[in-house]
Amino acid sequence: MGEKMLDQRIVAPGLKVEDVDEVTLRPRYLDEFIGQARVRETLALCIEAARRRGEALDHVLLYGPPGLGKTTLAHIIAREMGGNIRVTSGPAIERPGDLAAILTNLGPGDILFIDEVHRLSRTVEEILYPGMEDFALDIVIGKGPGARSLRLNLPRFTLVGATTRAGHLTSPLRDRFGVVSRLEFYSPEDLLAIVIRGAGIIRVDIEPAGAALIARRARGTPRVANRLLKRVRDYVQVRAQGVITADNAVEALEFLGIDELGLDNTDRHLLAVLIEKFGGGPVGLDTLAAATGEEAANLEDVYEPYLLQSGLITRTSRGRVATPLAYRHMGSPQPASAGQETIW
Ligand SMILES: Nc1ncnc2c1ncn2[C@@H]1O[C@H](COP(=O)(O)OP(=O)(O)OP(=O)(O)O)[C@@H](O)[C@H]1O
Repeated sequence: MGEKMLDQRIVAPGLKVEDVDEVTLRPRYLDEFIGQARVRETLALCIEAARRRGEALDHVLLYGPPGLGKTTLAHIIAREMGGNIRVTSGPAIERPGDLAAILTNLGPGDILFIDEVHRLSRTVEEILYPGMEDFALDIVIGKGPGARSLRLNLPRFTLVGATTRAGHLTSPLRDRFGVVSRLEFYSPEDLLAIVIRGAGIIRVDIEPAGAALIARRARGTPRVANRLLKRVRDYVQVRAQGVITADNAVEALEFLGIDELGLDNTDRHLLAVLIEKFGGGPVGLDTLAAATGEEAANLEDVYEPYLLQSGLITRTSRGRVATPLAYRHMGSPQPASAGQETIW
């Protein structure tokens, strides 16, 4: 059920079928990439240094919530370094042989992008360690007493790993990344620039106030900003004169069920359950998941980061708690004791 609901949500930060054309919206070079100043500066410096030395870039780990630009950055790194990119993901590499085939097909300076890198199996990870460290692949030939180990040299490549869950990475893997960068939610100003840029690419007329409105409701996430822009464009093309203004953007977003904080019905349902069923919490993740019919992992990875970021809930040692802002937003009166942790 969780997956299905997730897929239907306009504000889901993960990739959806309707995002097929997002490739055209992807910034291609580092200086087209908006926001994430620290990540950009770090990468620019490392790329420049590696280029001057004529070497492959150090392995890069990008982590943070979905839809913030990890895949985009991996492609940018490849373009800036002048290498090819090979894209795969942790769950797609099932056996050590799958990874061996990928590694032996890389050329010097190529980028290997592994999304959801925390989902690599241990046996696959073990092949990756010498690959990352010594650019070598250890292969065992034969079985039993006659087995021999053979070491193949690999070209110097750069692994770019992406994960939404840095805490789930094993420490030997994490330690082998030279550059570790965390992507943050985007500010409304950065999202405004992203919406205006996107509107130019998809050729839609937008007034600055209309763009600012979409940016404010985009949950700090470029993928959501682009998606809202396209949905608002559709609405405005059919119901208005084709130009996005603040007024028709509000109308369109309300039509889509997205409120002024960027919350949709699922978020509001979650807050309502937390407030009405559990007195504002604290309530454990699993209990909340059962009460809302969502999977605990979805709550934690997909819904919660933005609710936490916008100050609607907090996480305490005893569970999730609705904040006064959540009560105000939901129009519920806050009981004096609500959401407070009992101190024993
Ligand atoms: N800094 C940015 N400037 C402009 N557009 C951006 C930026 N970052 C991301 N985008 C847009 O958001 C879309 C989603 O980004 P991307 O696919 O790189 O996210 P991601 O973090 O890899 O997500 P996931 O982990 O879910 O794949 C991109 O296609 C691009 O259009």
